[in-house]
Amino acid sequence: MQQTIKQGHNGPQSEPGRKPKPQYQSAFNILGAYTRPHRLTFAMVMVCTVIAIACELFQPYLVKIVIDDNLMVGKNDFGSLLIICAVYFGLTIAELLFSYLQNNLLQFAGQSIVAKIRKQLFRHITKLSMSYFDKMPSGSLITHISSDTEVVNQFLGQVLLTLLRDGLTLIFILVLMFQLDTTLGAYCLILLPVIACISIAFRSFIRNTYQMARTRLSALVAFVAENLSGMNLIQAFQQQRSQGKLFEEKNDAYFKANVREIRSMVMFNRTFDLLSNLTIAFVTWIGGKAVLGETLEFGVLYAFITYIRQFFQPINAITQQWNTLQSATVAMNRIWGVLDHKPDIVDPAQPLAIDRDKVEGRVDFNRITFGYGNGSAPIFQGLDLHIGPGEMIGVVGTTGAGKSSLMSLLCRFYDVQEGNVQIDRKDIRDLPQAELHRIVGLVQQEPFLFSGSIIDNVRMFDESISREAVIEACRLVGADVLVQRMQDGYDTKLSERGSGLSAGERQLLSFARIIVFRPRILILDEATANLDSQTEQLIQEALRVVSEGRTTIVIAHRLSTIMQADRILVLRHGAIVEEGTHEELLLEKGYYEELYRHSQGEAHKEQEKQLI
Ligand SMILES: Nc1ncnc2c1ncn2[C@@H]1O[C@H](COP(=O)(O)OP(=O)(O)OP(=O)(O)O)[C@@H](O)[C@H]1O
Repeated sequence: MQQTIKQGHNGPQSEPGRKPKPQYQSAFNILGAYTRPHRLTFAMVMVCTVIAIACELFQPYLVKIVIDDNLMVGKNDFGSLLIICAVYFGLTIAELLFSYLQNNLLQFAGQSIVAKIRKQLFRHITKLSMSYFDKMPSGSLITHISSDTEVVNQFLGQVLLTLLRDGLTLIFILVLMFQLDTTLGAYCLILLPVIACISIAFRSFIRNTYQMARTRLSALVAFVAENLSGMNLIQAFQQQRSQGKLFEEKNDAYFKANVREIRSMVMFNRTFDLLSNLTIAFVTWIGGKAVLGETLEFGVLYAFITYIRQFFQPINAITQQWNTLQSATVAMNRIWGVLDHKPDIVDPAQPLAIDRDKVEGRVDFNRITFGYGNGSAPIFQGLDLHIGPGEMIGVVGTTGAGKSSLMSLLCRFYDVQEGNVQIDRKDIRDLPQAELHRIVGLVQQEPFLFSGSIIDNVRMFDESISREAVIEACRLVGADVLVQRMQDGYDTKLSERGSGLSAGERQLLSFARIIVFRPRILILDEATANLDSQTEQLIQEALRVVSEGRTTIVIAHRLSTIMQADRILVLRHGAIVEEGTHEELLLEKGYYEELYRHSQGEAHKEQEKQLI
């Protein structure tokens, strides 16, 4: 479905800070594409709505018949009176039934559409390239999946129903009024411009108060989220009181905006009530005179007054749904803005076949040029690096030298602008991404754990990996001791991001994960930075086992992790400035030797501290 809708150049934007404008046409086009498969359901909703409205509006007409044809003419025809009462009752039941059907059908179609949008959105986001996430704050994406889809849900469940039911009710009432009495009908028509003026005046006022309340709520939520994630800092720096004060300010602002919004809504509703009562008084005066002058039947006047009451209710309802209509338009365009974004990194039309079990693990960076493309200078310019199968490479360098970026290129999180990256002499852009990510395994400094059991976290919810394989991997990296201490062992449920574990413990589990997946090329990006020396020794041992027969690239600030590497590269400003074994580099007396001397000094200081 995605391909069927075209977005204009000034299409939806979701950048923060820009006040989104409703673009009705594109929003309705998008929604139209989603509703098309539910055509039949919507047609049935329409039929049910028409029947329900007809049943409702025919009731005052029946009372008019009773008054004019029976009561006023003094007929003692109890039989026809009973029939009319039975029809009235039947209409009430039919109205109930068809309203129920209409509601259920519409809700079902609406919920199915929103569930589909949510699913598509989540799937699409997981396929987007890293460059997209660099630009898009995750908070915005969460809003798209939760709040924006919820607003669309409200639109389909409430707004659409109101527009359909109340819009049709209005038309039917006008027809009935004119059918009953043209003069009184014409008088009521004069009211329409007055109603329109009041609605327009209030609409913009209500919209502003609504927007203000939503903006202040977002600010409040963002503030709470920020405080929750930085709670340790707030407590460490004793910022509870000042943060509490800031929260109070935001809370107070939201409270005021809410009160303002409610006040304007009440004001609007009461104005409408007033107008409705004034109209009834006016019609009673005009109609009453006509009844007394015997130019109008009493039943007609009764029906008229009932219809006037029913006339204001739909106008009120439609005006009240106006805000949701606008929010839904903005939300739909924003959702489409995400769905319309094509990933930068895509699989080739005809990917090269590769047998991952037969991969030797040769890696070549061939004269690559790469920059993040946001106007900044390229990080690598014509960099050449060749790594043999099974080689263990250590990478050191200054902060910002490009170590992690180089590894991101090997994982194809980004594509190079010039040159190419090859695995076993095959350009990684020609390989299917799913295969590439099974060939190249990455362990980062901040390992990520999902909510779920330890078993599932290690095997990444891949049920084809046996429980035994997971336990074996944990034993290999020494994580079994940690797991055994836990209440439910390997079935212990980890909380969000594994927050119940220390950084070192989380790292051990991510090591077990990499062992389970057995990638042919292994990248450790500062993976041992958070470990104490005892755990690091465990990891060193695990690393020795796991790197056997595998190409391993270890980025490290701690030189102890890479001293045994076959080759160490020193990266500076995106270029390899030194290269060799630990001993060779020490003899060179360059940056590496300086780094080594420094680390030795740190180690001595550490030892002295421990002695004191
Ligand atoms: N996603 C990104 N978008 C834009 N620029 C980036 C991005 N990631 C890194 N950079 C920039 O690219 C350069 C290299 O960063 P990189 O993270 O590769 O360095 P590094 O050698 O791994 O540093 P460190 O040792 O501090 O982790 C830096 O100037 C950094 O600011």
